[in-house]
Amino acid sequence: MVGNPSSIPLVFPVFGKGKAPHVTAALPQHGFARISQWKLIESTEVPDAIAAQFGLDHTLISEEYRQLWPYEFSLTYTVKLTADRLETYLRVHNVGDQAFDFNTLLHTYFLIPDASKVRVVGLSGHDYVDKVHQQTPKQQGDVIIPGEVDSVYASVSSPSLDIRFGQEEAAGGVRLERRGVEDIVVWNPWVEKAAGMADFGNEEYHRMICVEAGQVAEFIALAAGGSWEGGQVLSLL
Ligand SMILES: O=P(O)(O)OC[C@H]1O[C@H](O)[C@H](O)[C@@H](O)[C@@H]1O
Repeated sequence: MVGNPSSIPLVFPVFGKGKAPHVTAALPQHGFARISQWKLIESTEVPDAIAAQFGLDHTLISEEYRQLWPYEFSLTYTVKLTADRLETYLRVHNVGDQAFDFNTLLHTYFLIPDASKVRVVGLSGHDYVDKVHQQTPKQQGDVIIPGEVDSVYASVSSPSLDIRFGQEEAAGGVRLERRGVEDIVVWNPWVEKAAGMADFGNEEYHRMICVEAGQVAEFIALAAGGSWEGGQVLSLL
């Protein structure tokens, strides 16, 4: 699945469409990780918690992607779930003898009661790239969804954000804590863009928001043999 409420497609090794002359230019939007077949490494169940690890490496992606992005890599995706908490971490390991650089993002889709009432708390005062209006304004107050939103907040200082489902405390929500990743993307395609997306129902935009933690403003450079890890912790408010 590329992305539907509620899921977390993994963006790697490029966010959006790569730009020439960067090596990712010919890759599909958001890279190949979300459209490749991962393998289950292990799963464990203990009382009140379940955890699983999945792997993807250069031997598991298609020949086409291997040629377009000719690096030897190993990704390990770890998921831990309890009744009120979901932790997801991605480890990127350069197992080859050539350096590479990459973007990555946990493209989290939250299924919410009403997109017109949701607010993302914790980004006020931050500069951001408004990809819809091609502007770089400063966030004033909470992020709301008045229409199509596609905003990139680079190097966010607040370690956690609250996705509140409404004004009142009782409306509930989710806390997103970043772990080793700096950037946040907020996205809702709204009417027209949703209608043009094959894997997205025309009315789904009413009940979703993507709040995506990752490293997308700049590529991360990974030397031969190096590794990197980042992730997020989601908990109920
Ligand atoms: O339609 P997709 O390839 O899944 O991308 C969905 C969205 O992902 C991110 O949020 C980007 O910032 C958006 O520009 C993009 O439209």
